Amino acid sequence: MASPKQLPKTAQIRLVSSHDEVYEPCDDSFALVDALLADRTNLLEHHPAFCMEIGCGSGYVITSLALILGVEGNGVNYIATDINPHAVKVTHETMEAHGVNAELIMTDIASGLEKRLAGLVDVMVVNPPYVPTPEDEVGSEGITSSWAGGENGRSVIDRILLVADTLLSEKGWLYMVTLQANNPSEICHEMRKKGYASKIVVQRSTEEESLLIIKFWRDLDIEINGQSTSGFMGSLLSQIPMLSYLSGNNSENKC
Ligand SMILES: C[S@@+](CC[C@H](N)C(=O)[O-])C[C@H]1O[C@@H](n2cnc3c(N)ncnc32)[C@H](O)[C@@H]1O
Repeated sequence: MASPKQLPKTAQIRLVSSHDEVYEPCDDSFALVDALLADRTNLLEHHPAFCMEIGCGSGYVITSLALILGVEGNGVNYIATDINPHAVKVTHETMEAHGVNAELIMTDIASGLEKRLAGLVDVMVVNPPYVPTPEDEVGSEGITSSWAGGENGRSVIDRILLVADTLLSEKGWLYMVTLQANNPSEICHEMRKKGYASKIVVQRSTEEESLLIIKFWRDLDIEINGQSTSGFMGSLLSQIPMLSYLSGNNSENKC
């Protein structure tokens, strides 16, 4: 595992192949990796066993995550999916070039994996198709499916959030790119109803869009259906500084 003093060389990621129909890393991909770098100390202390990317594109983000966590000998399992078969191939080549082993699957979100991965994913990263478009562009063939997000850009996002709730482990973290147009506060509100706290890790405005990278984690003190989920675990967490951060007591940048 990389020592916290050694900075991972995510800027040196080599994309050894490309394809006209595969999303090239862009401001949103860079903002997501910057969020992972900003949270690097917590990620290293988190010791994830399973990391997953939904919509891996070129593989830039999941390879960066692997470099942040330290590629060699840390026993982390990486899984990435994309609906675009060319993206799966390019991701395979990117990860292989950096010595990262991963299971790469062409599928819609995580279709066919829910049973096997339920409750196992400790870190999930997602840069979804978030651009508001006509609904019939969502999931269309080729590069359009990289950005076409349907009404308010939420069609794929909302489906991913449902799947994330199934796949994330008890200590699971989700980092997701959103746009102001996606109504991120409503997303956080919906996730809160499922028991997740959230915070904005990176906020960035480009000429074209206003991006937010939001981190979600299960908050044992949040009431779901009027019932607190904390009990014994909640009182235990409040006594441990690192875990009480996870329990949502850190109100900085709350979404
Ligand atoms: C904005 S691109 C992000 C690519 C890459 N993660 C990055 O940040 O550079 C969105 C990716 O999600 C994939 N995608 C779109 N809809 C999907 C779905 N329903 N299931 C899985 N992947 C999907 C696209 O093919 C594309 O590769």
